[in-house]
Amino acid sequence: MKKVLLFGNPNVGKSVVFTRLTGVQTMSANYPGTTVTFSRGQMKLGDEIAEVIDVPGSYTLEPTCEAETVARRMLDEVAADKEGEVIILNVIDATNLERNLYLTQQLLERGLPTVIAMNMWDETRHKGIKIELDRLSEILGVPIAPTSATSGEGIKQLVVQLLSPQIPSLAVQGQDERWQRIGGIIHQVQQITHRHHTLGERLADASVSPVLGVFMAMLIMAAVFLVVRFVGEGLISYVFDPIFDNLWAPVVHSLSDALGGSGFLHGLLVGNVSGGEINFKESLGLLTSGLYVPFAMVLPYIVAFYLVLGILEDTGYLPRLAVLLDNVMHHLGLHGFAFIPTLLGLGCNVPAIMATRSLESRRERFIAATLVSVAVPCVSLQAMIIGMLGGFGIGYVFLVFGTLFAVWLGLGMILNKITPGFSPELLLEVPPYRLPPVNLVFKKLAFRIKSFLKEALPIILGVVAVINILNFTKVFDVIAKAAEPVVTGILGLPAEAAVPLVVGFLRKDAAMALMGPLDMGPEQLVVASLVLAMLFPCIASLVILFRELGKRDALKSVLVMLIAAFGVGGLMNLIL
Ligand SMILES: Nc1nc2c(ncn2[C@@H]2O[C@H](COP(=O)(O)OP(=O)(O)OP(=O)(O)O)[C@@H](O)[C@H]2O)c(=O)[nH]1
Ligand SMILES: [Mg+2]
Repeated sequence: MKKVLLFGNPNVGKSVVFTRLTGVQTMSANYPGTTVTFSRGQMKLGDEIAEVIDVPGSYTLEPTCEAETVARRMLDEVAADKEGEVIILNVIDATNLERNLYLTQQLLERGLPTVIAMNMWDETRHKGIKIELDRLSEILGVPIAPTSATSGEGIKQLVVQLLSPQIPSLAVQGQDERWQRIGGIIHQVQQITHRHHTLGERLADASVSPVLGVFMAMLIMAAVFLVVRFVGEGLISYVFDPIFDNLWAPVVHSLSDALGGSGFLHGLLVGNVSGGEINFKESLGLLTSGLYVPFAMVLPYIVAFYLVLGILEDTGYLPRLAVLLDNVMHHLGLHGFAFIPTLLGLGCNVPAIMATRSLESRRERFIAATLVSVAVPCVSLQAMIIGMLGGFGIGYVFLVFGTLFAVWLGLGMILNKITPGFSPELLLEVPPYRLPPVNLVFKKLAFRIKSFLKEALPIILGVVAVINILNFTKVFDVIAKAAEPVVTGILGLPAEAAVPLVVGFLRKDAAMALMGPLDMGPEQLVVASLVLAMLFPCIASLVILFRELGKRDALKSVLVMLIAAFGVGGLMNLIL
C-alpha cells in the first residue's frame, strides 16, 4: 500500500490537512506541539487506497525534543522500507516560507517522492505576501499545491498532485549552505508588500506586553472561569437535572416498586432508596448514580471546559500566555511552554502527560509530568468536587482548588531544587492570532465528548456494579480495617473511605461518587478530595506516565505523589 507522510514545521496545519484528506478526526490547535505522536488514516489516491500518517511537527531532522525524535524515526523507517511506495507530503506555512524551507531542504535531500502543500494560503493575502509558486516548484523540483486547510480550499488539487509526486535531486548540504540557498530562493520567489498594522495586530502586541498583557490575562482567565461555570451549571440546572428529575425518576421509581424495593437486583439497578426518595448522587445503583454521575455531574463540565479550551486553543492565545508565565514557570524548573500541558491536564491528565513530549529536556518532562499527575485534577474530578462540596458552600470548593494550586507551586519549587539537570531558555514560536473556525471547534468538542463517554461510561458503570456485588462480601471490611491507621489515623476520614481511595485508581469521578454515602462533613470531604486528587493518578494516566518517563522516573514520580498526598492530607486534617 502507498504511504503518504505529512511532514512539516510545528503549527503549519498538518493535522487539519490530514483530517481533510482522511476524514479521521485529530487534534489541531494554534500552538506548536499539538501532535506529539502519529495518527493514521486512509485516503483514496486514484484507484488505490493509500495510508496517510500525520507526523509530529519538527523544525529540523536533527531532533531537539521527543516529538521531533518520533518524526525523525518515522522518516528513517519509511526510507529504509524498500517495499512500500512512500510519498512525502511536506506541509509548509506560506506565511513563514523562509523558515519552513529549512526542513523542506532536508527532506528533499532524502530523495524521496515529494509533494508540497503551501498551506495558510488564505493568510498570505492578508499579509501582503506574494509567492511565485511555479517558479518555486521549478527550483525545488517537486509539485506544489496552495491550500487553505481550514476552509478546504486547494485540497482537491493537492490530491491530484499526490498522484504524480516528483523525486527531487538535491545533494546533502551543511547547515550554512542550506540557509544560503534558501536566501537565494526567497529572493527569487517571494515579495512582501508593506502594510499598516491592523487593530488585531496591535491587540496582539498588547497581549504580550508585561503590564497590559498581565492585566488582559487576568481578565481572560476570569472570563474563562465564569463561562465554564456558567455553561456547566446551566447545563446541569436547566438540562440534565430536569431530565433526570422529571423524566427518569418516575421510571426508576416504578422499577423500584416492581422489584419490591429491596434485594440484590434492586440494589444493583436502583441502589439505596431511603425514605422512598431516590437520591441520584448517593443511591449507587446502575440506573441511578451509574448514569447520573457521568451524564448529569461530569458531562456538563466536560462540555463547558472543552468548549472554552477549544476556542482558546485555536485563537493562538495559549502560547502568549505561556510567554507571560515564563517567569513564574522558571521558578518551577520549567519554561513557559510547560504551562500548555498543565492546562490540558485540567481536562484530562493523559493528553497532558503526552504533551510534555514537546519539552526539551528530560528534567523538564519529569517535573511537568509529575506536577500534572499530583496537583492538576482532571475535569471529571473537578466536576465531582464541585458537585459534592458545592452544596456545603463554594468556599470549600475554593479551599480544595487553592490548596492544589499551592501544592503545584510549592512542589514545583522543591522539584526544581532537587532535580538534577537544567532547564533551557524559552524558544517558543508564537503563532499569529486566528479566528477559531467554528466547524473545527465543534468537531473537536464532539470528538472529546465522544472519547469521554466511550472511556468513562463503561468504567463508572463497572465500578458501581462491582461495588454492589462486593458489598455483599466482607472484602470492604477487610480493606477498611487494614487501611484504618492511615485513613483514619493520619487523614481523619472514616475507615470506609479506603475503598473510594482505591477505586480512584480506576476513575476519580467514580471514586468521588463513592464518597457520597459515607456521610462525611465538609472538612472531611475537603481532605478526601485532596487526597483523591493527589494520590495515584487513574490507571490510564499511570500507564502513560510510565511509558513517557520510563520506569525509573515514573517510580520517582509515584514516590513524590505518595509523600505529597499523605503529607498534605494529614496536614489539612490537622488544620481543619
Ligand atoms: N488561516 C488558516 N489557518 C489554518 C490553516 N490550516 C491550519 N490552520 C490553523 O492553524 C493552527 C495549526 O493547525 P494544526 O493542524 O494543529 O497544525 P500542525 O501542523 O498539526 O501542528 P503540530 O501538531 O503542533 O505540529 C490551527 O489553529 C488551525 O486551525 C489554513 O490553511 N489557514
Ligand atoms: Mg498536528
